[in-house]
This record gives sequence, structure tokens and C-alpha cells, in this order.
Amino acid sequence: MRPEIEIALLRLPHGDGLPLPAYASDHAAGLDVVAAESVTLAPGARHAVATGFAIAIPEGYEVQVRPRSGLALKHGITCLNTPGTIDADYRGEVKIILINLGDAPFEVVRGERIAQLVPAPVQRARFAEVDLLDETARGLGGFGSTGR
Ligand SMILES: O=c1ccn([C@H]2C[C@H](O)[C@@H](COP(=O)(O)OP(=O)(O)OP(=O)(O)O)O2)c(=O)[nH]1
Repeated sequence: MRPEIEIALLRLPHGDGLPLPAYASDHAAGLDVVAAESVTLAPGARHAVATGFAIAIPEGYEVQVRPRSGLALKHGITCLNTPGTIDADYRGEVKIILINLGDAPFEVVRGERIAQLVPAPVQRARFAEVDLLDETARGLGGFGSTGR
């Protein structure tokens, strides 16, 4: 297990009384995050659900926002932009963009776990323009070129 990093969390007024993001088990990769508002999602509807907190991630890291599989399988509730990215320099409220892909309305209840946050190291890169790329066995093949 890698050493933990520390992420500063600022609780916003409407996040009062809510649990902080937390790992549900010793080896969980993601910290469960709860909704800071109640909202009903009609089938096909999407909403940026408030979490009631803002964070400051150390430079060189991001936090990925990922769906919870139980909500996805049982109710068709997922994160529309998965995996969402929280940038290290973002200081606004963390929001979870949920969409209801199920066929029934779904009520998000304040305090309910709606997603998980996965901290991850960031590899930055520079794109260097060239006239020719090196040759490979795959070449231009892609998008199913090797079969179904
Ligand atoms: O699920 C998400 C995704 C993003 N964000 C916040 C944090 C992130 O740092 C910021 C910008 O996200 P992103 O870069 O994905 O959005 P964009 O559409 O490129 O917006 P911007 O022009 O503000 O960068 O929005 C969230 O709170 N939840």
C-alpha cells in the first residue's frame, strides 16, 4: 500500500453534519462521498449534486469521481462524466454529475452515498509536433482491426 496523501477539506455551510468522504473498507480504492442535497432524478435527467465541501489536492495529484456500482446496477444511476476529474487547483464545491439511465424516477437523499473519490497521481506531458511518427506493427489499425 502506498503512503497516504493529505487532502485539505473545507466544509461549506450546507455540508453541516454530513460525514466526510471515507473508505468503506481497509482496501477500498475510493472514498465514498454523500449528497448534500435531496433531489429527484426523472428517467434521463441529470444533475450536478452538491457535496457540501471544497478541497485542495496536493500538486501532482488529481481526484477522480467514479460511480458506485450498486446504484448503477440496481437503479441505473451513474456519473455522466465518469471518471470525473477534480483538478489540484480547483477550489469550488465538489459536485457529482449524476444521470438516471434507469426507467423509474430516483430520489437522491441528502446523506446518501452517491459516488466514490479516487485520488491518483498525475503524469503531465508535452505534445511535441513532428513530421513523421515511428513505425509499429499495429500501424494505422485500430477500432476493432484485430477482430470483434
Ligand atoms: O465530476 C466533476 C468534474 C469536475 N468538477 C470540478 C472540479 C474540476 O477541477 C472542475 C473542472 O472540471 P473539468 O476540467 O472536467 O471541466 P471543464 O468542462 O473542462 O470545465 P473548466 O473549463 O472549468 O475546466 O470542475 C467536479 O466538481 N465534479
